[in-house]
Amino acid sequence: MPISDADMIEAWKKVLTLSELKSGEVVTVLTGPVTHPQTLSTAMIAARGMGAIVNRLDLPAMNGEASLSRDALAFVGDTPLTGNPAGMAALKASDLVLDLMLLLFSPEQGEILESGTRMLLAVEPPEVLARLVPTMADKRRVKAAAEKLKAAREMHVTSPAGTDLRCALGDYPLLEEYGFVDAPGRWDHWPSGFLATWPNEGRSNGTIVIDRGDILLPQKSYVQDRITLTVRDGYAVKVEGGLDADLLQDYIQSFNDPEAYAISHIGWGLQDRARWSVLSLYDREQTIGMDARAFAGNFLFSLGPNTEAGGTRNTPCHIDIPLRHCTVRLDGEAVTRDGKVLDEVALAAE
Ligand SMILES: O=c1ccc(O)c[nH]1
Repeated sequence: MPISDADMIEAWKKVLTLSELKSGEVVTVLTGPVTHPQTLSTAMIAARGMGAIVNRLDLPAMNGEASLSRDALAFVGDTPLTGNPAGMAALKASDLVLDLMLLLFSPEQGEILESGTRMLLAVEPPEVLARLVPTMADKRRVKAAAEKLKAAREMHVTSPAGTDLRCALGDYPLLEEYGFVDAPGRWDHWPSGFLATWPNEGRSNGTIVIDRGDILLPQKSYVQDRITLTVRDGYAVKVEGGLDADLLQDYIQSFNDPEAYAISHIGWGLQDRARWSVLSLYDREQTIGMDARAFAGNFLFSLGPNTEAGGTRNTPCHIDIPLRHCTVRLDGEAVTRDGKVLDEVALAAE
């Protein structure tokens, strides 16, 4: 259902307030050809209404001729900011960038954040943004889980379908996504509510079973028949199953890049207001599937790059795969069991 401009302006004001936007700060709204007009107009009204100096930087599309998918997350790496000093100067000179085009996983994004600019990604449809406006309770839950993940040296994931994966941890930072950017140099994604990190290079081993009903992104499909990945020394060395496995294999093979089979970020969903079933209610082109990435209790793993974590594995192929019914253990302590989050963080709504 659509959302009114008035309600969307209120949603932006909540998120910008949580992002500690102050009067007089410089906000640059980054847009591209698929930026949603209502998201853009209400963002600029809300930021202006809070006393910010508001710019807009509109950039052309890229990679259309290279990517098999139109989903902006499917093909990552070079962006319209690559080799664009004028665009980079504007964004590095801003206090806050509202990314309505999707820069995720680009070296340029890291460079902008290092300048102290904070950046909030927001490309889901307006009604999804409004339904999943973040709260301080979301931040508390992610931060509490992050304390455990920070200290962990091994993640062990199992499931009744047969997943049994062990990943060594500690070499890479955490990806804490709670939906607002309340510190200089912070990046986040509205909507979100999940926690992840990257396994130490070459130190993921075991089996991942993508079971019936688990989700492939950017395919935006619920798997019908099981796909079994054999993981050895950080790479999916075997992809077995039926039609879904063949479709996944055909897509990954199109990149002709062994790095596309590498295990990328691994973590779990912490957003109770996101739902596993939402993806079934949207056309592929309408959403990048953040409900699927964030629904509480999922085990979310991904294949492909780790450059945004400071790694050297740079491949344009990026696939996110949230699984249901998994048990995630950190150094033996379960943080989810059979697809349910185990935490004592009070979830009292704000
Ligand atoms: O917010 C996101 C979206 C995709 C992804 O792979 C990580 N974080």
